Amino acid sequence: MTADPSLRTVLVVAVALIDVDGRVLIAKRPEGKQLAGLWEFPGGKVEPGERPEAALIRELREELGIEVSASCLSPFVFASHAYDDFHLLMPLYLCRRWEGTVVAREHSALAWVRPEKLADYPMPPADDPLVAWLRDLL
Ligand SMILES: Nc1nc2c([nH]c(=O)n2[C@@H]2O[C@H](COP(=O)(O)OP(=O)(O)OP(=O)(O)O)[C@@H](O)[C@H]2O)c(=O)[nH]1
Ligand SMILES: [Mg+2]
Repeated sequence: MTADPSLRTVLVVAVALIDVDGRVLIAKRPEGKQLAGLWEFPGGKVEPGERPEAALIRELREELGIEVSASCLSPFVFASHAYDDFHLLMPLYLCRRWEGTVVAREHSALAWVRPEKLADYPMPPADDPLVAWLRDLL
């Protein structure tokens, strides 16, 4: 029996960084990438053999230039979403402490947004339930 490659599950870790005013950081995906122009939570794919928290710490360094420690990452909710070509499994962590100032190293823009305003920003379909949880629980 051969597995259907379209059913592959991709593990992506993402974070809602929350500032002292309770706003959440979202980042705009650059042109040339899948889902370009949509806003997303910073993060990325977990590499083979990599721990999820280590992957997120690496992605935050690469994408935003900040340092986060694993103890500051709180598991929150996750997305499980069927895209046409893969299944996305994406835990979303909360983080209120980091070192450094965020800079858009790989995104075209950054925005600090109140949870109730997140719905005004176009995001990938997988993110809709996450936005609802942030709005209701933060
Ligand atoms: N980081 C992130 N990825 C998301 C979100 N929602 C969502 O559907 N995804 C999907 O998760 C997948 C992996 O995300 P990514 O493009 O950030 O991966 P990455 O940082 O490792 O980038 P790369 O593969 O170009 O090196 C993409 O297909 C992306 O569309 C989200 O809120 N944040
Ligand atoms: Mg990424």
